[in-house]
Order: sequence, then C-alpha cells, then structure tokens
Amino acid sequence: MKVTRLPDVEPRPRRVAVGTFDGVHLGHREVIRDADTVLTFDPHPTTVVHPAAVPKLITTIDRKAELVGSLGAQEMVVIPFDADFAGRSAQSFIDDVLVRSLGATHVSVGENFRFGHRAQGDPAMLGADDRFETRVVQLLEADGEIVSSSHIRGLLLGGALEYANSLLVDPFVMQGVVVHGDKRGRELGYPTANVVPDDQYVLPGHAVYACVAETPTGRHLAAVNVGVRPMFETGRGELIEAYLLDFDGDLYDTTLTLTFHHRLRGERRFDGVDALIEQMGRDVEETRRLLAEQV
Ligand SMILES: Cc1cc2nc3c(=O)[nH]c(=O)nc-3n(C[C@H](O)[C@H](O)[C@H](O)COP(=O)(O)O)c2cc1C
Ligand SMILES: Nc1ncnc2c1ncn2[C@@H]1O[C@H](COP(=O)(O)OP(=O)(O)O)[C@@H](O)[C@H]1O
Repeated sequence: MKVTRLPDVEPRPRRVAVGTFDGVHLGHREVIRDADTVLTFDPHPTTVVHPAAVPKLITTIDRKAELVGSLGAQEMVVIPFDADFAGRSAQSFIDDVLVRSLGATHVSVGENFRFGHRAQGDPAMLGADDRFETRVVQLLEADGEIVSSSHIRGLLLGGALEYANSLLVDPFVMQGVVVHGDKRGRELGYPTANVVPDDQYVLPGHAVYACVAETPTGRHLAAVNVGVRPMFETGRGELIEAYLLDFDGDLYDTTLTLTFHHRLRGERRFDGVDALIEQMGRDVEETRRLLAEQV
C-alpha cells in the first residue's frame, strides 16, 4: 500500500476514511470499510493542540499503514500535523484537503470526529456538503463499553491482553532495537534480547507474555518479560526481555518486532534463582503449547 504525505497527494475520485485511527481497532475498521484512501494525522493531533494530554500510542505510523493496507485501502495519506494545520478552519479542511487535494467523492468518519480550528467542524458539517457523500459511523460498543483507543490502552496496561487483542482484531505489536543488559540471562540458561520501551508508545502491563518475535533472520516463538525484574537490583527501569525459542545467535543492535498473543502470568519475586529458572522453563513450555502453530 502506498503512503503519501498530504503535500504530495494527487486528486482523483476517492472514497476517503478520515481519523487518527490509533490501534486500527474494530470501531476504526467499520469507518475504514469500503474506503480506498485513509486520511490520517502524524503526529497525533493532541501533541499540538493539548500537549499535556498526549496519549501513549498503540501503533506506530508504519504499523498503522500495514493494518490499513490489510483492510484493502490503496493509499494512506498522512497529514503532517502542526500548529499551522491546527489553526486552519474547518471549512478549509473540507475545501482544501478533502475536495481539492484528494478529490473525495465519499467521506467516512466516526460520529465523534471533529476537525478544523478549535474542533469546530463535525460530521453534520461534512454531511451538509453535497460535493461528496458522507457516511457517519456510530461508535461501536462491546460488552457495554465504547470501543476506543483509550479503552484499549487501559486494557493493555491492566493485563487484559487477550481482550484488548479481540478489540484490536490483529494482536498488539511492539518494536525496538536490542540493547545490552547485565549478561545475566545466559547464566540463567535463558539469554534475553532486551529492548528499552519507547515512552511514546503503550507498554503492556508488567507480566510474562507468549509472543512471536521477528528478527532480521526469521520468526521465533518468544517468552517475554515486561517489567522491572523484582528478583534483581538492576537500576535499569522498565525493560522488555525476550527469550527466543529455538534460536541461538547475536541480536544486538537489530530491530526486534514482538507480537503479543497471550499473557501468561504476573512478574514475580521467587524464593531463589533456581525457582525463577524453573518458572522460566514452564513459561517457555506454555509459550510453545499456546503458539506452536504460529511459526
Ligand atoms: C520468560 C521470562 C520470565 C521471567 N520472569 C521473571 C520474573 O517473574 N521475575 C523477575 O524478577 N524476572 C523475570 N525474568 C527476567 C529475568 O530475571 C531476566 O531475564 C534476567 O534477569 C536476565 O537479565 P539480563 O537480560 O539483563 O541479562 C523473566 C524473563 C523471562 C525471559
Ligand atoms: N535464544 C535467545 N533469545 C534471546 N537472545 C539470544 C538468544 N540466543 C542468543 N541471544 C543473544 O544473547 C543476548 C542476551 O544475552 P544475555 O545474557 O541475556 O545478555 P544481556 O541481557 O546482557 O544482553 C541477546 O541480545 C542476543 O544477542
């Protein structure tokens, strides 16, 4: 799928879905359904309009593009969101962006979508414009809650990974570069590729997870600890540590992509290192049992 920055986009008759779409969750997918073009913002608009309230993001812009592409859209158009763009009127968003730059014939948005200076534009304003057809999608509910990016962030943090995944449809993914640790992993018999979390993104709650890891050389199952390792005084803060099954090699400075499928248990302190090693063995077996068909 093609990713274009707004200034480079070419007008043609388009079915455009508009939104920030962090997570590309079940509700977003209803808005994106039938669109050939997804119009989104980067960075997240709150970084400009309300920096104190910037949420931790679920997806990187690259992951968003991957997911949007998998839904059948042909092009993702990214608006480089800045103070200048935030100051434009709602009418200018319609005239200059949707009609002139994109050539929209159909526009689809969620019912809570707002746009233009001071969020003065709303779906009714889009609907009143007869240069394109507007589809307004009602907020989706699941189990009596509105499906939203912030609800899913809370579920990931609170340990409800599988439930969060069911709302995301495609499981939660995080990515980072492997750094050096304390060289303790290999002594325990379980070397772990360590990734320092990027604080712009959501980190799932402290726990052990069954994941699939992608490295530059292949895919492996991985038992992953997210947290602070209460067994040891590390002074390193939060880390993501992945023990890759059936792998032996050097991962330092490479990019590791982890897909989080199941939460196995909370991160704990054990009576001794032997008990921790035994538990890590059980975590590995459980990962293999749950995810055998994934690699
Ligand atoms: C599957 C798995 C489970 C783990 N569980 C715990 C745990 O419950 N408590 C804990 O303190 N550390 C846990 N760890 C982290 C280990 O203590 C950590 O991998 C070890 O300290 C290695 O550190 P290093 O990577 O800096 O060498 C776990 C690691 C893995 C891979
Ligand atoms: N099966 C494996 N899973 C994860 N990392 C591995 C594995 N086998 C070898 N490695 C390598 O070992 C490193 C981790 O070893 P470890 O002793 O935990 O040291 P540190 O945590 O200090 O980096 C990884 O970064 C990777 O380069």
